[in-house]
Amino acid sequence: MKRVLSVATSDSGAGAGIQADLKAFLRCGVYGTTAVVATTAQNTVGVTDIYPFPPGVAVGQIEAVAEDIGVDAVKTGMLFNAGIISAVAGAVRRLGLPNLVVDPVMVAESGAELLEPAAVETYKEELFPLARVLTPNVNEAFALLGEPVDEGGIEDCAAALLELGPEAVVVTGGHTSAGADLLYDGLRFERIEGPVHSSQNTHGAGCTHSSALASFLARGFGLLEAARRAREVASEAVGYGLAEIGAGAGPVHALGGVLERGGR
Ligand SMILES: Nc1ncnc2c1ncn2[C@@H]1O[C@H](COP(=O)(O)OP(=O)(O)OP(=O)(O)O)[C@@H](O)[C@H]1O
Ligand SMILES: Cc1ncc(COP(=O)(O)O)c(N)n1
Repeated sequence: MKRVLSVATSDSGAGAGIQADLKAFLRCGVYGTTAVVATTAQNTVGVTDIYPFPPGVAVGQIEAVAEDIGVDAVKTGMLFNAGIISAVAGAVRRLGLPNLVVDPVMVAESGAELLEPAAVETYKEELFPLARVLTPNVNEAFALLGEPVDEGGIEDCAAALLELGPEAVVVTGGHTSAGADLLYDGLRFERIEGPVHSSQNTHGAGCTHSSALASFLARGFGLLEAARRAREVASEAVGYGLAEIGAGAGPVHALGGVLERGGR
């Protein structure tokens, strides 16, 4: 059983964040562990409060997991501020944790800001250079570079993000007209296509994708195959998205397809 650590924030509505990550880990056949760096009071409609923990809280959890259980891959999600990002980067470096997938969560599906603006520089200087893969959505990709969103410029944007130090970039395409993800590893661009669902129930799609990607890297798949499988898992979770949960964008359902195929 491979072991994948999520370093991220709790979503009380359990559609995104740590809770979505654990569901994705189960879906992808790995043992999931968690380092909770902050907690949100959140539902499908919005985020009413964010409570960041002191950075040392993240480090203690990462060390506890690494020392006993072990880590085959790490995924980071909402890290909220510069102090937490810096502490997480320090722990990943010091413990030599492999297969780091950085999902630079900035804004919630519901519109709430999930990253303090001053923290963008810390991401670039300290965490991106350690990443095996960086997984922004298109809005995050352009925001990180301080450029206006331009669908025609996604390849250039991925190339510019690679310059910030990750080994590869996957710009997720949930918010684009074609719905394809774009993988760039410095050598070639690969469009990762697949079904596009008209569902509005996408809360947690990005968290599910980055957790699935980390899981498939932990299981030993090459980057392209892992990225293809991650899109399949995220896309299926969107397809089974739960309209009946909450009044806003419903949560994705990572296990929907598995349960249906199992006849339940
Ligand atoms: N409507 C959809 N149909 C199929 N796949 C989708 C759809 N929306 C998102 N995906 C897939 O889900 C993954 C996450 O993509 P997206 O670009 O939406 O990330 P995100 O904006 O960070 O997600 P979110 O903010 O909803 O958590 C990608 O692999 C993307 O292709
Ligand atoms: C704790 C937490 N982490 C991540 C997200 C992003 O997910 P989404 O963009 O689907 O709202 C979120 N809303 N909350």
